[in-house]
Amino acid sequence: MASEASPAGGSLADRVTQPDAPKPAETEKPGDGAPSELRGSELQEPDYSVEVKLSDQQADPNNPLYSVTNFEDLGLDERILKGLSAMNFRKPSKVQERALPLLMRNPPSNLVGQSQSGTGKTAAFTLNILSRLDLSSEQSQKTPQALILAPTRELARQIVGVIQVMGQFLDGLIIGTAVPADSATRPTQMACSVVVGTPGTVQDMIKKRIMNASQLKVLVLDEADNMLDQQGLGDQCIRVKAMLPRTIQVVLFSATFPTHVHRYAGKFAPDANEITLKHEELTVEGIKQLYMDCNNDDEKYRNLVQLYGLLTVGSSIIFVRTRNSAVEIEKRMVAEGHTVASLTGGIEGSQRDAVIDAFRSGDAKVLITTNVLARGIDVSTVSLVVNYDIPEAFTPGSKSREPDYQTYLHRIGRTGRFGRIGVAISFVSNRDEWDMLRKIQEHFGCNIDRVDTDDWDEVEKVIKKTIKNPRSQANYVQMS
Ligand SMILES: Nc1ncnc2c1ncn2[C@@H]1O[C@H](COP(=O)(O)OP(=O)(O)OP(=O)(O)O)[C@@H](O)[C@H]1O
Repeated sequence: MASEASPAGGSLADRVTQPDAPKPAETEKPGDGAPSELRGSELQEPDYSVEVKLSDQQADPNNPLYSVTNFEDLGLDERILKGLSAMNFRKPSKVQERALPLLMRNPPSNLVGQSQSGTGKTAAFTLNILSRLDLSSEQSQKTPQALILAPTRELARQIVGVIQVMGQFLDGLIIGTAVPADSATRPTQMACSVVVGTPGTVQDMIKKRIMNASQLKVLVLDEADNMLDQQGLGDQCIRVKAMLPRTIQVVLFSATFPTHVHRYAGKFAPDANEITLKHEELTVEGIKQLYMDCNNDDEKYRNLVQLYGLLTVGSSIIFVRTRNSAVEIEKRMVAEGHTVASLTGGIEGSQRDAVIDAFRSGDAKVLITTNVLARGIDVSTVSLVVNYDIPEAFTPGSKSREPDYQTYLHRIGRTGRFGRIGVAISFVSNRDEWDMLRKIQEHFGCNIDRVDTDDWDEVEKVIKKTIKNPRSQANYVQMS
């Protein structure tokens, strides 16, 4: 009964101190988590929800999508404004409004920009690039003037897609993609105005003179903290930068900049202007964070299968720790008659492209993946994210298991894009995982509420209350 089992009522902090204790009795009432003045037996929980339109969110100064200006006020070229209007972008978000004047100013200055997931960082750096391009001659159109580096091929391809649409009215704009390819499809010359790629491939192309770096004016690192922090990627980024003109404008964007990377970012982008957030400001209001108790690994799998009907309400992403478990879970679910796909770094590039394209189009609605897709991927129909395994930071020599705070935030940020609503569910199957989730909750100062798997009707109700079919209606932040 709804009044007896109110999974949304209790947050992780209430229980995490007793991870091995039996599951709490189902006695909580709706509103147990509410401020004391609002608790009371007479008080009825409203049985309806109010959806906040995007325009209202953009008019609320506390919302990351808020802005006072219009794109017209930002000094953008008419053809770029036409591109924005074709994309249905009516008003800038906060990060766009703050970053664009800093980025477009002359002489150009560097920028370290931070903003919550799904708040439009891609448009912020793309608009600056499009504004700075000289497309007046065939030669300039075919010589790279801006370079964007992203950690994965999926993200690089996605950014190419955004630039294509935003720049569709700029005659002579040519965009090149520099991601790993077999020799038959590898370009022999990057004859384009903008290059988007992964660091290793770009480094290789510049070294082999497939790409001319001499005329580059802007370098962007998307997911910059991840790029600079990861050993391989970080080295490649440094090597690429060393081959670029010294006067290049360096732009770093991410939703997260942990302190140690932030310090380093200052060296990579010297004298940069900065737009930063505190970690308590990082979670997105529209993402309802939940967790499920699972007694063991097998129960995790059974819970996932139980969830399947809900996973297909919109599109869903299930994050697991290893490539092997992604493949295992996919095989097991397919054998049981479910339609799921998987994408990991272990599969070949063209197959990865086919899987992500099917997911974007909605042909594949449930995607099992690793951290490879944790960052940047923007599919607005994703209404549910499952942390099948809690993301972990691997600290060599450390005995205790530590959460990977940044990855948690990026993973759950695959839903709730630009004011939409979504649900993120983390599976917890042992004490270590309880501890990690509690730390995540404390770190971000957010609530992660328990859903009770003893009552699947209730689980369904809780989740459906938040998500509706995003394909059939605009689904913006919901307040109940
Ligand atoms: N001004 C705008 N008006 C309407 N929609 C917008 C606007 N700016 C961006 N969007 C949309 O918001 C979504 C999220 O944008 P984007 O992918 O750039 O987010 P992000 O900040 O880079 O997120 P992440 O940190 O997860 O990479 C995209 O679908 C984009 O088209």
